[in-house]
Amino acid sequence: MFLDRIVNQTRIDLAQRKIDLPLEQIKRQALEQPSPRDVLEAFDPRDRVHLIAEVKRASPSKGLLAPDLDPVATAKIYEQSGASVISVLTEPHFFLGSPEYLTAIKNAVSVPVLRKDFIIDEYQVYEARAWGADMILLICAILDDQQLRDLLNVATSLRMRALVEVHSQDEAQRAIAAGAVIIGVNSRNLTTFEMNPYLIRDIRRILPEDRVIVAESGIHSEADVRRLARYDVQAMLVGESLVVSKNIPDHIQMLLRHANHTTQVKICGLSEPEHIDTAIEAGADMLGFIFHKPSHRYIQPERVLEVLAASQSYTQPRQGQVLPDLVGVFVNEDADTINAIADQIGLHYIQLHGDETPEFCQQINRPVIKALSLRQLEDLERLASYRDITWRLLIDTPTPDWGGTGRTGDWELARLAAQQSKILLAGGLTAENVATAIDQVQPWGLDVSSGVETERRKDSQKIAAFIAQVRQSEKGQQEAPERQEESSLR
Ligand SMILES: O=C(O)c1ccccc1NCC(=O)[C@H](O)[C@H](O)COP(=O)(O)O
Repeated sequence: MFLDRIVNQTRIDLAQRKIDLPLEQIKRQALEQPSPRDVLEAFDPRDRVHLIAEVKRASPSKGLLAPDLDPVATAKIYEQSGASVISVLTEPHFFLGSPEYLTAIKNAVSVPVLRKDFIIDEYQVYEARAWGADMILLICAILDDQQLRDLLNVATSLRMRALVEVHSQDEAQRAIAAGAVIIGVNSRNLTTFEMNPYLIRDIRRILPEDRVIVAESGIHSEADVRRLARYDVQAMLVGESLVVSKNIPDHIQMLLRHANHTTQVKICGLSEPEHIDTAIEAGADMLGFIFHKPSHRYIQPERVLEVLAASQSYTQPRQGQVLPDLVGVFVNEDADTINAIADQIGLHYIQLHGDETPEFCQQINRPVIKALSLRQLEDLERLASYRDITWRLLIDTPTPDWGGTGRTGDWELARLAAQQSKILLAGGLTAENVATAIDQVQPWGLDVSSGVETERRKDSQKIAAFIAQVRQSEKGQQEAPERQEESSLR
């Protein structure tokens, strides 16, 4: 097994290094170093996705990636292109890394530097500091609770930070209990090398809000990073797709732009496999199902499972295709029913579209999207009571029918709401008006139902046209950087 092999090799190498340079000497060297760079500052502001760019020549899962890579030149390009932290492999056998790379890179850049290795002994933490590292990697899978705590303590005593890496909810609980401040969720299983791009979604909701969350591995495309914006991570750790890129600055700009300046799209009121296929192919980020019985879009929970199973794009996604998240929409339903349906279908988010109070939202065991409508300026104050306890706010047109009416609301009030919170804009959106809506409101996301229907039935052409128009408008927005800065919440 790979992990056992690498840990065994690490022990052998370590025993030799301890003979060559005893612990007391490496400790002294560590303590002689100038103070480490501030890693937490590098992840500020928290509502942006920052980049940890990795220097690696090879990996056990992919073999030789970039044998001729110049570590220092590459790290400088990373920094100049917007990376907030540089990760440097120091493991020599499986990743072709080296301590010399770390020290040389530390001297060449001004951002913090992470020692990426298989750390199992305090000696390696002192070593990391002696070589210039500001941060170390601690992998839960190779450490027991006591080791994790001890190594975190050594790092803290040296004023270094640790990226504590987890691969499961269980490990995430262990990292939290050990007091990890920066938690990395690695999509790559270190035993089988299998990728689970959805791991971050499943683990994110049990991680406390005050931690810095890093998504690790398998981050290549626009769609990959648009998902990260949905899971509220503070950083992405990217190696392979950078070192193999023909144009690293362009690739970094693409990753940062799509992680921080895209508009999420929710297609709501779905009930047929063909429309789910179209929404997925067109790049929808969320699929909505209406569980409000009076609505003509009502769908029984069991039927949702059937239509998803009948959707080819959902059950057999193309290589590299990212599946949207599932949202259940409820109106004044009781919490037990909502939680039971969420578990039955595997919903990722719950949208509450009625008069639900902030206290009620807290009874839901999924992240909540609370729909609110704005009639006048004073209504903006109501948003504050929901903001901290819900995942997102959805601003919809005020109507007696709750939602899905095809009527547009007051976009000026929505614009003010978008300046305070990450909002989804809903109500009367169509392929024709959505560019103006994005431009005027600058919402975090969009929710559409009637505008992608013909005669009260979803229309594949309209779904595709809507999403294409959103992506087109985004390009215009991204090319006007001064607008991006105005809307830092997106
Ligand atoms: O769509 C419905 O029938 C519905 C019924 C009751 C509560 C909410 C409902 N829809 C919620 C949505 O998320 C809609 O997508 C949103 O209101 C926008 O609708 P539309 O104006 O039709 O685009």
